[in-house]
Amino acid sequence: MRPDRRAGLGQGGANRHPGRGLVRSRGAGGLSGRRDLRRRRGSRGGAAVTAPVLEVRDLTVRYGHVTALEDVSLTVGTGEVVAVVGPNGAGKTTLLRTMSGLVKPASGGISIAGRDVVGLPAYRVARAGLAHVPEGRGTVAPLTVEDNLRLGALSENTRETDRRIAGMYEVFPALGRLKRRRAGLLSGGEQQMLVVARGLMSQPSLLAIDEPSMGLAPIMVRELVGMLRRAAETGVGVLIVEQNLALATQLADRALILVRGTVRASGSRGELPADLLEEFLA
Ligand SMILES: Nc1ncnc2c1ncn2[C@@H]1O[C@H](COP(=O)(O)OP(=O)(O)OP(=O)(O)O)[C@@H](O)[C@H]1O
Repeated sequence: MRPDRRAGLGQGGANRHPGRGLVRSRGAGGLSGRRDLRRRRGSRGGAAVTAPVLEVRDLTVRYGHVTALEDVSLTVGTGEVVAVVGPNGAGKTTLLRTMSGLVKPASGGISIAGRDVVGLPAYRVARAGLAHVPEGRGTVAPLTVEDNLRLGALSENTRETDRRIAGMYEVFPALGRLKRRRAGLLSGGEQQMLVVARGLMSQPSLLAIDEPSMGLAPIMVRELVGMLRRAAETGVGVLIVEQNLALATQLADRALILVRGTVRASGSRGELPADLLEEFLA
């Protein structure tokens, strides 16, 4: 286990499955962030180097006198899944809300797809390449599955949106079968799949999800692992914040343990044995 911050450089899962799934169905519109990343890939000692899709540097966030995050640093690479694990009040939601531009940090930096986003309003952070799926899912209940997906496209171009929807049905065939069903009638797991797909509709560089396993039965948690892996295989970086250790360690390439606003440990599945994680979360 590596002690503390600068949790890896996110090269491990970079671009392992180019050309698969969504990538195949992409039109001219929304891939610019990722194309830029590929252009920036260079050579360091002969190995391919990919710029991270997320870089958080020494981030400190305060709510009045409460310090919610202190000097937190992390990276997520292209196609990599990183989990931030921590008990209640650790600062997990604050991290996502700060990345999204909903909370202003006291200090530190956040780059998405190489662009500094601190100080930008949430809609511009979304355009820079972040899709934030907040806790509680938030589908639009009276709309069909397909119309919920349409909302996520952030695009006026109907043909392009239709292409992306078709790509989603390739990656998540269950959504294709449910496309005319109202979102409010879906099960918890189906809704979770819908919000993940809706996040991907904007063709983000990074999908950030708050507590994706909340309220899901164990069998649906297993489904969720597969679903988020498929999302990563499309080339998107995935950041999840979780209290569910089993999910975090199964799913993520790397996990960070956040306790009272600071990163206590980080590492890959093998480097973070469950009993040690339990100790941090006790
Ligand atoms: N708007 C706010 N004003 C004041 N304090 C806040 C605010 N939001 C969060 N906090 C405090 O900041 C700390 C981090 O909260 P945060 O919600 O980010 O933690 P969390 O890890 O997401 O917790 P949980 O798993 O319970 O959702 C907590 O001490 C919390 O009480």
